Amino acid sequence: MAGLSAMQHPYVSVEGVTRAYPGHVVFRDLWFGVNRGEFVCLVGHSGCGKTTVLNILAGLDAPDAGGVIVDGQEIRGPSLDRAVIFQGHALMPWMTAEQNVVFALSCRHPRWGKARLRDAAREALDKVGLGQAADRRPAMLSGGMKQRVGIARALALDPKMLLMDEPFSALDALTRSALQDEVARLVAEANQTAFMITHDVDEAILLADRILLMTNGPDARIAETVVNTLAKPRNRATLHKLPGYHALRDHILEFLLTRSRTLAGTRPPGWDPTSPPEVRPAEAPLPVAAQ
Ligand SMILES: Nc1ncnc2c1ncn2[C@@H]1O[C@H](COP(=O)(O)OP(=O)(O)OP(=O)(O)O)[C@@H](O)[C@H]1O
Repeated sequence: MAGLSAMQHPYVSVEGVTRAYPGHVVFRDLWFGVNRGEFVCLVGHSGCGKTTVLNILAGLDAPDAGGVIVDGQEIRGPSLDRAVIFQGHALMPWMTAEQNVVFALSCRHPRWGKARLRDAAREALDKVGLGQAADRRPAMLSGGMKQRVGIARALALDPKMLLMDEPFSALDALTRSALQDEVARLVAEANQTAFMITHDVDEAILLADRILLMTNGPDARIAETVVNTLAKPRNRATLHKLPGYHALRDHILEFLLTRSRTLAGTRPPGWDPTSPPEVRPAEAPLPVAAQ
């Protein structure tokens, strides 16, 4: 793979990844890293290839060029090291919440006995506030509760990387913001490395350490990495009061409204795909006297 040795390897390293279908290059030559314990969001318009990127990270799809290295190993297919939380909850309907988590855990830890699996599943469900509902099947749970089971199941696996494809988009606004706060807390507690796709700018600002901005497709690219310097911990109710929040939000919205389109299919002179520009819109400009 070209450029591999030249790049300093972060925990997750996406290196020169291209995906094309006949007559249609979805994206070309994507390079980005995710450090251990870092939360990275990918933002872009519908069709630019976000789910395809996530599927490649999950090992559910393969790039046409380039590759992905996780913890020093190139990924070759799906693995429980990379747990995915989908938009729909993807629970097995005939199993209770607890059995759903136990099933995933038993794949991860085939030598564990029943009691140990059950205890670990209960602990995971307790963490997402579902201890009382462990014996209910998905049909007896609300949408938010089902998504909580999916979160518990993914985190119980203690994956190297947590992958989330718009995990809250099917939920009502109140449930969504409660779950966003919860995921922020759980991911921080576990120092979990996470990668998430979202259309919701505030969700990205709440959760991400860095936000990758993708141009419109076809032939999409990562135009910019936005470093989220807002203080942590953050929560949805007070996010908009943090200094720098408005500058950060405006920057991302401006990209989505204008530059994602005007930059589509272009490669500016001197463009280096291995290191898209990094910006910190939330950092206050230095006072003139201090510059
Ligand atoms: N199996 C396939 N065959 C041909 N084209 C495909 C296939 N899967 C995806 N595509 C195309 O790849 C492009 C990227 O799709 P993808 O689902 O990754 O986009 P996205 O950014 O996640 O969109 P959304 O935000 O709407 O979910 C789209 O133009 C889509 O039509």
